[in-house]
Amino acid sequence: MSQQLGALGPDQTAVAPTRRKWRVTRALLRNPMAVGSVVTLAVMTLLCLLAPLITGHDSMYSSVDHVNAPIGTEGWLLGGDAQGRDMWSRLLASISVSLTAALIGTGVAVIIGVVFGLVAGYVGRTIDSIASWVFDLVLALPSLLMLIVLLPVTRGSYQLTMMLLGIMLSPGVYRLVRNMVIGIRRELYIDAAKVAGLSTWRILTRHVFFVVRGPIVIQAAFIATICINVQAGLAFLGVGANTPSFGSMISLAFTNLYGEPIQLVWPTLGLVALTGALILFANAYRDALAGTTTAARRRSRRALADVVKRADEAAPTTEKPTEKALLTVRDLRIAYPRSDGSLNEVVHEVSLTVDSGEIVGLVGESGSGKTQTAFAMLGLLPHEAVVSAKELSLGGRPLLGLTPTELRELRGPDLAYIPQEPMSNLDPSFTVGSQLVEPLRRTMPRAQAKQRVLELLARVGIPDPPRTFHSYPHQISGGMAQRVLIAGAVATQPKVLIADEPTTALDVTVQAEILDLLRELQHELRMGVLLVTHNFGVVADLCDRVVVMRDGRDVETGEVRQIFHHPAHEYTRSLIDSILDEETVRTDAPASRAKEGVR
Ligand SMILES: Nc1ncnc2c1ncn2[C@@H]1O[C@H](COP(=O)(O)OP(=O)(O)OP(=O)(O)O)[C@@H](O)[C@H]1O
Repeated sequence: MSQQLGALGPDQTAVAPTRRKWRVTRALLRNPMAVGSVVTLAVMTLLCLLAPLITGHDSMYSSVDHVNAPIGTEGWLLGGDAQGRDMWSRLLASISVSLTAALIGTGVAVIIGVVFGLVAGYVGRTIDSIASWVFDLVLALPSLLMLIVLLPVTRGSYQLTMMLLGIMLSPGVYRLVRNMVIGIRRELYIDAAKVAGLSTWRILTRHVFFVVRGPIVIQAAFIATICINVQAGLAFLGVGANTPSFGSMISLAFTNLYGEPIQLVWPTLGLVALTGALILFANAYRDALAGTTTAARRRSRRALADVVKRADEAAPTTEKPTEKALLTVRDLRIAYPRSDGSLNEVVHEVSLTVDSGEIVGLVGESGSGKTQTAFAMLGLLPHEAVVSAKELSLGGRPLLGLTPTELRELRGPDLAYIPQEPMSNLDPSFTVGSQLVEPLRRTMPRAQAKQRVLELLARVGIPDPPRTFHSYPHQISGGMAQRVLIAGAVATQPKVLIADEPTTALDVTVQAEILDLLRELQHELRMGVLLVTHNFGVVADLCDRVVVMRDGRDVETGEVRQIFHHPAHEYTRSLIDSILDEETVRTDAPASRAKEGVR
């Protein structure tokens, strides 16, 4: 039986822009909430456009004979209000006013917020300071009070009022866009676009706006509901009394509440349907952007349960976990939900063991599933990952289904990790020393923890431990950062150490030193080590056993020596062949000379 089905959440898989656009549209079409809200909005808009044809009277026309006329009176579909006006035509006119109010208010807020947010976030410096100061000032103004105070200026025109409201709501859009732009302006693809000679305008509109447009749509839908409600609220208070509006309809219905309570129902229904549709659409759009909906999540869970059940039935296992295996993985599967609820399995039935005191290499080309497998053991997979295994245990203790607290207790004393990118795994806001002392504080006093960290820094070959202790990550080199992380990983003398390509980000000489250090520490502490790498040379240098992965499967497992001499799988052979033979002397001419030769 599988031990656990992982939790599901938004799928953040990166996909090409066009495919992503269609994925969002498809996800919207499959979501009843999105379809329902769009249909509601479309029907309301259509009714407004057809109002002159489907209503018998102008919304302002009043007939004494039709004061409080009952529903179904000929030519007065919903009857008459307390002033003898056609409720049906007033309802449609109110929808039209609300939609116009939403369009004006949202349009102004979005245009101002997006333009200034893009420019301030991208250009930064003085423009950012001035714009942020102005928008903070606008944000501090009490919007509703300002709209009432400015009535002499707007003269009750709801269009002008909504323009002012749009200005007052623009800081929300500005902040959203600015913060997102600041987050992406240092991305490498933005630098690449600059180097490719794209103008700032083109970068902003093509690359930056593309990323922020989704959240803007969601924010715009919420702003539209605010505009509709504010317009109705002001009309309820009597502002712009000549304009048909949900607010004025509700206000009049209140005066007639006991005589004709039904008159309150129509505008309330209209207001709720309009704002409800906008909010539901925003939620559905957010789900579609995130790539999954509740229904899709349910479908994914069912799909995985089926897959696991079929696998269990088809191949009842007779394999028993090795007695002495410290870390055991049996038939590990990892999948991610697609937006339609089906599962994309990226790791298929991978099995491996790591014994105490041995180094096992997990080798394979990029994308073969090595990191996913390692992260499953560490409990570091994203929460949308769907994980199952016949066994995933450390020292006999199951690793799947642990609570965050149980996982925290396990990491450190039992299981430690050395990441691929040393620099991005150190927090730039804290000194190296404080980051290393913190985990040790659980088991020893601060002074002792500091002493231990200084010893560890010396042990991993840091030349001046006190100085490095007080340095910030940007003040040390990549090689030193990796030594620091190794010191942190072995500080608690873990039983198993998982090292994910620990030398990839380092230059060749430092790589060799780090591998030597790992070998020494493993020997000293008798740890089991799982070394994730794409380099068979590293495996040959360091490992006792190796598991070869390809396309999410373990294609070959065995002793390193055995596999080097007799690789059973073609893929393993090609990986071994790809090790650079240092004895090989180059015989072809360098490209520059070859060019000369051509001339
Ligand atoms: N959050 C995710 N959602 C969907 N698929 C994912 C996710 N994370 C990883 N994958 C997929 O899982 C597969 C295995 O990725 P993994 O990072 O384990 O490969 P790897 O062998 O470690 O490669 P590398 O050496 O480049 O790090 C890839 O195809 C990747 O696209």
